[in-house]
Amino acid sequence: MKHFENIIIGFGKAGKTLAGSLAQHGHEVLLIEKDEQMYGGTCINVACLPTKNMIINAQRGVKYDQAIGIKNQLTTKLRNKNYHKVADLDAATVLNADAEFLDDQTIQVTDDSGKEQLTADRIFINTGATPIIPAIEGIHASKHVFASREMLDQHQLNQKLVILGSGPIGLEFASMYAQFGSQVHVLSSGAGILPQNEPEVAQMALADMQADGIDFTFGAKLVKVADVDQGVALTYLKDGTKQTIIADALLVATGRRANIDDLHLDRTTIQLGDRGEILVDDQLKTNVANIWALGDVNGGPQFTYVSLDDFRIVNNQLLGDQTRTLANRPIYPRTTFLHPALSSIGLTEKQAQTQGLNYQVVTMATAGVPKANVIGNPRGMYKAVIDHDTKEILGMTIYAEEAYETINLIALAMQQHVPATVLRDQIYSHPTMTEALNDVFASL
Ligand SMILES: Cc1cc2nc3c(=O)[nH]c(=O)nc-3n(C[C@H](O)[C@H](O)[C@H](O)COP(=O)(O)OP(=O)(O)OC[C@H]3O[C@@H](n4cnc5c(N)ncnc54)[C@H](O)[C@@H]3O)c2cc1C
Ligand SMILES: NC(=O)c1ccc[n+]([C@@H]2O[C@H](COP(=O)([O-])OP(=O)(O)OC[C@H]3O[C@@H](n4cnc5c(N)ncnc54)[C@H](O)[C@@H]3O)[C@@H](O)[C@H]2O)c1
Repeated sequence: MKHFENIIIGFGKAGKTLAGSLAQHGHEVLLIEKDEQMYGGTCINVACLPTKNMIINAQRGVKYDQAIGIKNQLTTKLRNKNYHKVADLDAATVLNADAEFLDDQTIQVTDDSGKEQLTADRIFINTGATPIIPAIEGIHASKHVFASREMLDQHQLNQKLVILGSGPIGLEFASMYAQFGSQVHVLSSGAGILPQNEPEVAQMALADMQADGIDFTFGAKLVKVADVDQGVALTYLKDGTKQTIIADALLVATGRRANIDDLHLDRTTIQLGDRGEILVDDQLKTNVANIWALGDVNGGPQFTYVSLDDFRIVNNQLLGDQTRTLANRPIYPRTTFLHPALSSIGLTEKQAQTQGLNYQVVTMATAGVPKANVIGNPRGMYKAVIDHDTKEILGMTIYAEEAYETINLIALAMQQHVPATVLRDQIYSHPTMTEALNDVFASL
């Protein structure tokens, strides 16, 4: 049985970054990835980067089939680069194999050459998440039902696309496909979109997507999927009435759960939560000594930058001063890449009110920002919740071009307790979207 100093299962953001760091510090690492097409993980191959590349190209008016080609070139380049970033390090080895546990200490890997048992001083699980496919009659039998990864492999544009779910995946794909020219209909069991954001801003984004031709049916329950000559027939219940729509394809975007499918954790004493996630403490240790879980698989917020921060916590434990934990993780934003993007951080007005805080609210229309007009997309608004006494930002929602950049400046200000009045008085280069902050905070 081969023994390693460190075994990492999964080539995700946390895993690959930890592999690089450990190997650069001279520690032996075996990184196991089951899918050669996933070297570098979900984000670069089938999620964040290909979708944002496709979204940008849709906004630029690039045709769908060309955009797919550009996306494939990008992911091939990134995958190769990511592979070599780990595999070329003297102390690191990348193994293309399926990993499973035989017990708390032993991992079995399976590849074309057979099976092998391995042990390690330390094991890190970074196996990501997998789509949740709801139990709906006919959903598994249909040839026209896809999750996001398979959808990104479709070489021809689906002219009529139904999307189940109105979370970030559902909305980003809806916005992107509508811009490529598809007729998009979103079916959601929810009551509206982006529930974690300021409701009037979410409402504005919804109205903009509807103006772009996207249909939404909320409170819908898909009950039957059946392939027909023209594509797929989707029968759903809305207010007790059954309706059927015919589409070329159904994208299922109803959430993602921890990917522990192949790991056989039932043979270990590793504890799971009720969503199937691997339970970890504040330092991302499982209940079994010397086994950690990082990224989506530990049930935390599903973002690449959170997986990267999981790496920081573990790296700091192993090679640093052991001060980093989940409890002192810096505040961070979230962005849904619509047209324009919608970014938010911290508290909404309602949350500040519920907490009994002494706050004030400032709002501004994006149309007042010169750069938004230069870009040609003045849709959107800014809303911030400010501590009345200290003028620190308690929360902010930005629905505007380049919101995903401006929100990072807000995150820094919040983390470092820089009052909004400082951002108000800052001299920004011009014309930029960040200079909007001069005006958003002008009334403070
Ligand atoms: C369509 C889409 C768009 C997204 N957009 C964004 C975005 O814009 N911004 C953002 O921050 N986040 C986004 N996310 C979320 C983000 O992709 C994930 O949070 C992130 O990739 C999780 O990374 P990870 O480190 O947990 O592992 P992953 O990158 O998921 O890596 C896990 C790896 O483990 C491998 N693996 C699994 N089981 C085994 C096994 N038994 N043996 C060996 N290998 C195994 C898998 O093949 C995979 O390569 C998006 C997600 C999706 C689906
Ligand atoms: N820009 C980004 O940062 C970005 C982009 C895409 C994905 N992601 C990450 O990926 C994760 C998964 O995204 P997601 O959109 O699949 O999940 P989600 O859990 O965020 O949203 C799921 C949506 O599906 C709806 N839904 C659930 N079951 C349903 C059913 N049976 N019928 C109809 N509607 C149903 C829910 O009401 C919700 O609107 C997110 O948590 C997010 O962190 C991030």
